[in-house]
Amino acid sequence: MTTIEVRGLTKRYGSDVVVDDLSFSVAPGQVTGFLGPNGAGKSTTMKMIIGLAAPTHGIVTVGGRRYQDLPVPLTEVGALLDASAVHGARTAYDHLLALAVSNGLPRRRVDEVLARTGLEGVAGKRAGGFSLGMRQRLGIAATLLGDPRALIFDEPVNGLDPEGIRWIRDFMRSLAAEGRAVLVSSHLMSEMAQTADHLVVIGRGRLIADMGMADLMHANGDGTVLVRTGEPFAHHLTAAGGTVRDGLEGALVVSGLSSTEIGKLAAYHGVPLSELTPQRVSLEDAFIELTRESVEYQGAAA
Ligand SMILES: Nc1ncnc2c1ncn2[C@@H]1O[C@H](COP(=O)(O)OP(=O)(O)OP(=O)(O)O)[C@@H](O)[C@H]1O
Repeated sequence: MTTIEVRGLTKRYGSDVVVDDLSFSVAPGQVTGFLGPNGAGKSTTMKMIIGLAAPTHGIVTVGGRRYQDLPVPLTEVGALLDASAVHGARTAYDHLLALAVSNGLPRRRVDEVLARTGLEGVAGKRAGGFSLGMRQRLGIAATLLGDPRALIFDEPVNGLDPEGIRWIRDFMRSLAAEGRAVLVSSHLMSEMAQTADHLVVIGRGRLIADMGMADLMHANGDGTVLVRTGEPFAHHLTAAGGTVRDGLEGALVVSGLSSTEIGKLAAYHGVPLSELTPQRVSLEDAFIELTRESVEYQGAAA
């Protein structure tokens, strides 16, 4: 069962179409990375999912219902869009208690989410004095108050140190492992590589890719092998079912055969190899390739 459904979503600001006929699903039990260059429309889409912006066209449902039709929204979907939106003079405990009470949630949830996010020790401290990492934890604690099945985080690791980034990544994964649907936005593919199971990539408000992480790697050239030899070898590779194209400096770029198969083939024909390297496309390269057009368009328009 899909938890968040986005169908034909469009948002116009004046004559600007910032989200353009976007459709995708966020499934339970996995982290869906929501990627796009700056200004692609990620935050606007997230705002529409939780009813903070009204779609010009299209529909978003959470657990089959529109946000405005959810009796207690916090129990269906938790969202962290801006971690700085905390009353600085309040303690972490009071901030969460105010949210719990105004949403009709039991007070015990406050202690539970403080424990879950490792904030018990600072519950009585004013949030205004928190580091960015602590503030993110507090924001995440708030999203969990209603124990929702769906969670949305907008650029949660922005500005964090490596330890903070690691903590957030592990936390996202643990939420998905509990069967929740987790949507996390970022403009950096490398951040998603270790977190997301599935990717939704947008550019200029439009869907560019909607696929599993492994499929994305594959679609962008993962699985080729770089081969170097001074001897004629391409015909043997082709005869064995491989596809060969010329790489840089006389190298052969082979697809359709594994490096093990190529090594055995070379040994069989007595062809000495000076290089045999499986190629892994970096996710960052794949992302830049996918979004190139939308970034160029923005550059030209600016
Ligand atoms: N309230 C608004 N009024 C007019 N334009 C807006 C409004 N909110 C966003 N935009 C524009 O919509 C476009 C998409 O913005 P959005 O913040 O959704 O992108 P994003 O993918 O989240 O980017 P970033 O990673 O930079 O936050 C931008 O060009 C932005 O200037």
